[in-house]
Amino acid sequence: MKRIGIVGLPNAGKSSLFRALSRQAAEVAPYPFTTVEPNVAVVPIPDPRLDQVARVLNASPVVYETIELRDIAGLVRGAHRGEGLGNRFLAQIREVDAVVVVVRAFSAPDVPHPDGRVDPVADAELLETELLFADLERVEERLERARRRARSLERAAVAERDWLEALKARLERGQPARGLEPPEDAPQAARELGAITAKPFLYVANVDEGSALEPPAELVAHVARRGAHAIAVSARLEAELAELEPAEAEAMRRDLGFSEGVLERVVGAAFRLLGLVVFFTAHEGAEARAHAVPAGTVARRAAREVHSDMERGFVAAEVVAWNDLVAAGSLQAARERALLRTEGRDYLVRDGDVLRFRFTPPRVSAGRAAG
Ligand SMILES: Nc1ncnc2c1ncn2[C@@H]1O[C@H](COP(=O)(O)OP(=O)(O)OP(=O)(O)O)[C@@H](O)[C@H]1O
Ligand SMILES: [Mg+2]
Repeated sequence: MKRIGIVGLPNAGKSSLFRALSRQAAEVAPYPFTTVEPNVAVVPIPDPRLDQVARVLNASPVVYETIELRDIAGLVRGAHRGEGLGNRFLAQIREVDAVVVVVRAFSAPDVPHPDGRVDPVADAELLETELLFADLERVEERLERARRRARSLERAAVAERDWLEALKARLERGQPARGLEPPEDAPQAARELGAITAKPFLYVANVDEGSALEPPAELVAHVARRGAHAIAVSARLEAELAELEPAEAEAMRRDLGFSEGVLERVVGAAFRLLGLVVFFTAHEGAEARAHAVPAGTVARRAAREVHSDMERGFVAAEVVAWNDLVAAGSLQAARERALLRTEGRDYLVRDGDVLRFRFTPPRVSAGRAAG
């Protein structure tokens, strides 16, 4: 399960977004530092494709993929020096797989802004600066050790030192760690460093109710320069919708002209940033389940998501695209139309594939068989 951390300046609307995504209560208030301990929720990601696959195959229950969401305390200028809730908050960000940066683009005069203005790009820059500084401090700490170790001229130590030097220069130029490949001779160096700015960032512009669901153009330009992505959400409205009965929320959403739920939009964007694809498994009378795996996962490795025995004893995978299966109306019909294929261990799993694994079950040892 992937972890997604929601960060931003105080009052940017982080807890509102968290509520909207998790349908879970989180204190929302128009004063800064409402959130101190992170709110954490494990959220199922509804996937209409899986619903349809389950219907065609008579599979139930339907088990969606989940993510862990963390609503982290507001960050202020100087956080990397421990201002505000700086250190604690930075440690929480280090643990997530992807960072959702909420920037204020709503006006609401009753909600104070820490700097008394609404300027999404300035907020994004302030936040990035803090995160860059936090990474820079860690790089400098590790660099001292790495320089000492590199005196041995041992290959991995030298590679790590050189990589840290390059990273330091990069961060000092104001560029995120993202984009600098880990050193070949010290592949663990990046993981050990755990740079925050190496993680994928999704920027969410929190816009006024009723305004177009588009991030401000200057923010789009800003994030493009950082290899990140931006979307727009009206977090207070979405938090309110999350409290309605699903059918009522759906009707409201239609009236508002929203095509997709906020969860699908945010998680969809985050999954694309994380380079994940989703495949499905489903059997008649048994569960239908979604599995998120890194793009580039081969069939044999995907089998492990269901059971390690299926990976070990992998024989083949039967594959059909979810929409082909739904259009055909049954597995049999899909097979007759040659939409169902048999693929080998190295088949690259695609987003939306329905997979069935054929495998040789492990032999039960004589002792256990007797018992
Ligand atoms: N799009 C919006 N339009 C108007 N008001 C909003 C919008 N989004 C959030 N708010 C309001 O802004 C205030 C702050 O929101 P919220 O508590 O979610 O922020 P936060 O980032 O979690 O703050 P903190 O850092 O203090 O935890 C709340 O009063 C909320 O209702
Ligand atoms: Mg909050």
